[in-house]
Amino acid sequence: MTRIVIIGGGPAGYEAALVAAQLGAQVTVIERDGIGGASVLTDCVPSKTLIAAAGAMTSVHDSAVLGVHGAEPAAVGLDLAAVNQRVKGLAVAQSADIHSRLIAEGVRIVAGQGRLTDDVRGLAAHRVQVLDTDGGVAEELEGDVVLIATGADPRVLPGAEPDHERILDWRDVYELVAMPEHLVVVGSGVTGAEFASGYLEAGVPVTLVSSRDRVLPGEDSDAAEVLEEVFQSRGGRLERGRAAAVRRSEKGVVVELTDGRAVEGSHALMTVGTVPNTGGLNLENCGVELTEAGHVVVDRVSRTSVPGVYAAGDVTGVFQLASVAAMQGRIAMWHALGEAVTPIKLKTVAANVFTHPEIATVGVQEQSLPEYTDVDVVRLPLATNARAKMSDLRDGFVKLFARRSTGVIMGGVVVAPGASELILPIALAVTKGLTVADLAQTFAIYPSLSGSITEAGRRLMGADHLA
Ligand SMILES: Cc1cc2nc3c(=O)[nH]c(=O)nc-3n(C[C@H](O)[C@H](O)[C@H](O)COP(=O)(O)OP(=O)(O)OC[C@H]3O[C@@H](n4cnc5c(N)ncnc54)[C@H](O)[C@@H]3O)c2cc1C
Ligand SMILES: NC(=O)c1ccc[n+]([C@@H]2O[C@H](COP(=O)([O-])OP(=O)(O)OC[C@H]3O[C@@H](n4cnc5c(N)ncnc54)[C@H](O)[C@@H]3O)[C@@H](O)[C@H]2O)c1
Repeated sequence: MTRIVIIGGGPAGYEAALVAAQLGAQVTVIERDGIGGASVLTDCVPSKTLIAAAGAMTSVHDSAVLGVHGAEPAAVGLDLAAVNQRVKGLAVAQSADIHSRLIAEGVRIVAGQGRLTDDVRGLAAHRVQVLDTDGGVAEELEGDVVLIATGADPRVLPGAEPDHERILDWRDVYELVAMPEHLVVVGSGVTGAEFASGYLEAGVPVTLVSSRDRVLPGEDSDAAEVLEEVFQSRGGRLERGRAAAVRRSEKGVVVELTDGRAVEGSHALMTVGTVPNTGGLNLENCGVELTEAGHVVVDRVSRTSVPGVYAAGDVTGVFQLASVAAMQGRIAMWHALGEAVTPIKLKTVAANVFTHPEIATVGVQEQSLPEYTDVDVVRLPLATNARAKMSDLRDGFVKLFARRSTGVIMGGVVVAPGASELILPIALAVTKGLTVADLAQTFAIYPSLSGSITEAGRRLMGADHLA
């Protein structure tokens, strides 16, 4: 029986464990905090639960225009302590569900800190130590295959170290029992944009410090523009600048910018990126190649530079999404256990930014358009969609990229409330190589927001350059 040792029990680790157990391997997962990983316990699941509560506030506020009375902002509020209690309870419950599923599938779970301890390179089996909380060796394991799935932690900006009371990272916010009087979010990547949007929806005055020309530098620029407009129209403040340091003041915090300006608030939330959890794993001594930033170098079937050692998820820095982590983990096990496997296809990954409105993307995006010579683009504003009008949705659009010569759909963007659900037909089209005609000839419900997606397909049919 093949012995698999997995270090880290997040989506990369637990999904790999499920596949390996299904294929009859003997599987051990070493996890230091809790099964489900940061994804379930502190990052993805908690933030989306908080955002769901904040989004409900927006729905209530925005209902006035539909004729609903009694929804004035002053009359509606969030009980943050109750929301955070719910967030933490839900995360723990989700972790317990995954834990039970692993046990039911015959996976052994060991609590502790794992580290690779191969003292000779090139052996067929690898050695892994489990350290207890005091750093003592609690157990030594041998695995024919080892999967490194240790995730990533918040990056700490020197001079802005979280004190976990007023200067926070995103894992601290669920301990807040009262709404911040004024939250300064530092960093406008996906994490910063989501928290800034979420707390603003929850009724907190928010300033977002963005070191780039626009928020969400990695996303579609039209989408980022819509987000900035909506954020500011709802009272959010955007401050262009780079944080040099954050310090406590009498009233709260001061964020000092590199150009000498300062932004004051009651709390600062640091969202300046992540660092991979490779420290203490002894990887380099065992011959596992790391990038300069500390990520484990992997190929498209999750192999590292050491035969029999695989890596998956945020620790690889490939595409920091729970869905990608899980797929990398499964692929590693299929490959290691001799199943037919398709290398990961990053161009088919769908991603969503859970702001208001949401931004969902898949496939080729505007940044990579210069690489292609024959791409047609259509952008349909939601404002003209009948269903959007009924709900008074004015901000957002559907964008489609298709190959001019063949009509094959290469990518898309949806900016709308619920974009995370709406992107699926475009993701399916990109994955399966469907054409704009396929999309155009699909019946969409009338009236529906998805009608704008099939309409975008029809618009691009008109651009048939072979006709
Ligand atoms: C605020 C936030 C929101 C996010 N929202 C989304 C979202 O909505 N959708 C999405 O797809 N992605 C989201 N992500 C990204 C997503 O959380 C990550 O891509 C995902 O968690 C990666 O999974 P992983 O298994 O690689 O790592 P993790 O989930 O980080 O799990 C790794 C686990 O390994 C453990 N570990 C580390 N070192 C050791 C060791 N030496 N021994 C034993 N255990 C160890 C850690 O304790 C952790 O439990 C979000 C990220 C952040 C920061
Ligand atoms: N919905 C989701 O799927 C979701 C949600 C959150 C995070 N994630 C993923 O997690 C990963 C990490 O995202 P992230 O947003 O935490 O990190 P990031 O690295 O993507 O963004 C950090 C931002 O902080 C800025 N920054 C750095 N130093 C700064 C300073 N001194 N002052 C001001 N700004 C500064 C950077 O320019 C950057 O824009 C990403 O891959 C992201 O896609 C996904």
